[in-house]
Amino acid sequence: MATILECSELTKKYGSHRAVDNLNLQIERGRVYALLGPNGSGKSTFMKMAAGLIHPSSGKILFEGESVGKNSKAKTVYMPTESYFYSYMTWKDAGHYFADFYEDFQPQVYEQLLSAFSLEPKMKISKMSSGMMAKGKAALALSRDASLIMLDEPLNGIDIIARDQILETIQKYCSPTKTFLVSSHLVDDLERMTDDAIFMKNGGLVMCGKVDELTKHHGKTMTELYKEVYSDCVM
Ligand SMILES: Nc1ncnc2c1ncn2[C@@H]1O[C@H](COP(=O)(O)OP(=O)(O)OP(=O)(O)O)[C@@H](O)[C@H]1O
Repeated sequence: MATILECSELTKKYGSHRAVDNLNLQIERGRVYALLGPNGSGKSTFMKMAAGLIHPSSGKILFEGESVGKNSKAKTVYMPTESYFYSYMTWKDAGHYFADFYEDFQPQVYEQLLSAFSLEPKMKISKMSSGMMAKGKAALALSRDASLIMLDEPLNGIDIIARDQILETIQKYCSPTKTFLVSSHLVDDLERMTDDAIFMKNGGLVMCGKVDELTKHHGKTMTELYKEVYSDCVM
């Protein structure tokens, strides 16, 4: 198994606060990872460093053995929790925007995903409900033929049917050359479709491993493990 992302003693400080604190982690190619942790545990900060959007304060983060930078950015998707569209944009405009920016953007896949998620290309994004917005953002992210696809809270605020559609789409696009890193608080949903789980707390790593091995070893479901690991956290 080849390592796609590796970090050692990775730290990101905001002032004196350590958002990511001495993180040592290896992410293998071709697997689907659940990135778990309560609010403020450092999940987004970690993904933003992997995407090259912010720089570590100390430590290393390597993509395919090289420092995160121009090369890795071209092969990495980071879908943020925030909206990043201009107010005039329709879903069609957003597709053109992505096509201009990313060589690996696949317009046909985007069209198929919009249709599967019941979104019309001519719909104005600023008028979308939060669930429609989540589906459109996922359609854009999943239309890139990238090696590392990081989805930050893709399941938040959407109904069960849309949730299943997004999870099924991730499963459909899984391949030995693609790695998914999906952050969520919805452990139940992720347990069904992820190979590995990373538990973060206070910017550090609490536990990580293959989902089937962790559940077998501890004799607990992922939800039970989650509750145990974060029993002292306010959620
Ligand atoms: N730009 C910033 N400036 C200052 N502090 C920040 C900044 N971004 C994140 N933090 C702090 O870093 C810590 C980790 O935040 P982060 O967003 O990475 O957590 P998270 O696990 O993604 O949380 P959530 O599940 O709520 O999205 C938090 O304490 C947060 O307040």
